[in-house]
Amino acid sequence: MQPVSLTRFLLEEQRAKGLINADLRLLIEVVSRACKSISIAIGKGSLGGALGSAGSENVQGEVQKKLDVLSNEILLEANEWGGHLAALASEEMDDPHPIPHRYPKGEYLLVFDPLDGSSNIDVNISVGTIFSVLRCPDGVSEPDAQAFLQPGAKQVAAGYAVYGPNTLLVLTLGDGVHVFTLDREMGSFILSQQNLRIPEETSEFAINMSNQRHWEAPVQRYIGELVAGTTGPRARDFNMRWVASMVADVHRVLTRGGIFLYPRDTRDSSKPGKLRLLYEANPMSFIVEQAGGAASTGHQRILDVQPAALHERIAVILGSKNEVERVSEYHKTV
Ligand SMILES: O=P(O)(O)OC[C@H]1O[C@](O)(COP(=O)(O)O)[C@@H](O)[C@@H]1O
Ligand SMILES: [Mg+2]
Ligand SMILES: [Mg+2]
Repeated sequence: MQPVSLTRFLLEEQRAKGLINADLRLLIEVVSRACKSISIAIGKGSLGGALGSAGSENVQGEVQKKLDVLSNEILLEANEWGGHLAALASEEMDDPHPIPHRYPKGEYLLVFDPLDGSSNIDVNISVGTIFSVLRCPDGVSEPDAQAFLQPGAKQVAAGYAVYGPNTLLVLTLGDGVHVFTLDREMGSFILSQQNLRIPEETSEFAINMSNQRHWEAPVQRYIGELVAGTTGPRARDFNMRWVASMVADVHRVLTRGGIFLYPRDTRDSSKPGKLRLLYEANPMSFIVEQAGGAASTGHQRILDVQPAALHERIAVILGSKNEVERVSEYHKTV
């Protein structure tokens, strides 16, 4: 069978299924090309001179790596001139970036985490890019942060790239989850898995155990039961993995089942979780739901949360449905 490139896949989604319009197709193409460039920059490692700290901080007070800044610039430049956007926003920029005037005005808003898991970059562990596409609200000609404050259920597309042993692009247009592998020789993303489904049964969990003393009671109970293994109420052993790159951890969960938690904890009441709602939690939750899983804060479906700020943080519990439902139940009872 002929390999199906991302370009051909998107054309079919547009022409045969009528699922997307030409603008959204081109927008996804532009983002995928930017991910290819980021993959090349990462692949060069120290030879490209892009490892290490950039010596600056982002709006959230996090030290930026050179590759955080470079990945942001790559996405910005690609979309500024090639995209079909009204504005874009990023983890690495305080405010949204309007797209220079063109007529007609772009229909979409793009929000991204240009380099996810960047603490792993200097130790050669998988990192990624996460993105989410929203519609620009009607009547808004110059979108500011307010235009981006839409619940995740309104996303029209979301995806992530994992820069690991392979570079993968995982995409949803609201009609299942599809995986594309970068053919490095050809320079194109090739469809490698259609309609990815999260396995329902799981014996793996992902959480940063070093935060255990800060967790709230429902998460203490849930993880405690998993760790108790055959001697506990679950009566079987569970395994734990934590890459500390959300893309890599969530990709593993999507592929072989499991649950990923970055829960709210008791350290700092101004930070209800570590991960960002608009460009980490929402796109990943959309993908996970489209693959048959679930995503919750513990109290609420993530995709129903009304954002209050562009860089808002939130608790994230996502993965195999039964496990996420169990943790949510514990939030009602503990
Ligand atoms: O170091 P910790 O606390 O385990 O946090 C790991 C989490 O932080 C993140 O690295 C945050 O993402 P950024 O690198 O984009 O800031 C996630 O990818 C990951 O799940
Ligand atoms: Mg991130
Ligand atoms: Mg990042």
